[in-house]
Amino acid sequence: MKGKRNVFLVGPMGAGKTTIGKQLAQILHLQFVDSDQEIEDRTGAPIDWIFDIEGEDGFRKREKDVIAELTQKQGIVLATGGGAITEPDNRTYLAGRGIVVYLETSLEQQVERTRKDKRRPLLMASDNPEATLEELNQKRDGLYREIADIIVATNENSIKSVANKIVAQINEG
Ligand SMILES: Nc1ncnc2c1ncn2[C@@H]1O[C@H](COP(=O)(O)OP(=O)(O)OP(=O)(O)O)[C@@H](O)[C@H]1O
Ligand SMILES: O=C(O)C1=C[C@@H](O)[C@@H](O)[C@H](O)C1
Ligand SMILES: [Mg+2]
Repeated sequence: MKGKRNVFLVGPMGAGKTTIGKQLAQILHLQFVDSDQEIEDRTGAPIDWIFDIEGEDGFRKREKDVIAELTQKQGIVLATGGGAITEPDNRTYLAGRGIVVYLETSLEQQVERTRKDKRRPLLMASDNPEATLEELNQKRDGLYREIADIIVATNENSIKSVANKIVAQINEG
């Protein structure tokens, strides 16, 4: 694994970081960690509550602490939150401490996959989730690419086949 022992999944909401990350960790016999889940566990509150009470800034501070700490682990598959890469320190840690995989997805799939979930207050607050997702993609696509070692499209593929594709690309590298 290129001398690196961690795999970090980045990409937008609904790309499948959490779902594919769990599968990938099983295949690679690594521990699975999800930064959104970790933030909720540490705070003792769901993400929409954190956004309501502390605002997005409060959430990003918590996310920064969690990414700084989790990326110091060895042997993990980490599913990051869709906006984790907006913080420069997070990008530095992710790029420097593991293999970064960017999961790319069409806007249509993102809309479909994010329809029912409370972990995405940025979409819940929007009366046009598609436009919000597109706007975020425009701002963030370059940041995902900036730190990606591997880019994998998830559109047409099952969760298992995306995970297998990632493993193949890691082994090639
Ligand atoms: N390749 C795929 N094929 C079909 N469904 C998928 C695929 N990947 C993910 N999904 C489904 O899409 C939904 C969203 O996926 P997931 O929660 O893993 O996205 P995420 O990238 O972790 O998003 P977030 O950034 O909001 O945490 C889930 O219901 C999941 O089962
Ligand atoms: O794209 C984003 O900014 C977010 C994605 C989710 O994973 C969560 O981290 C949260 O809802 C914010
Ligand atoms: Mg997720």
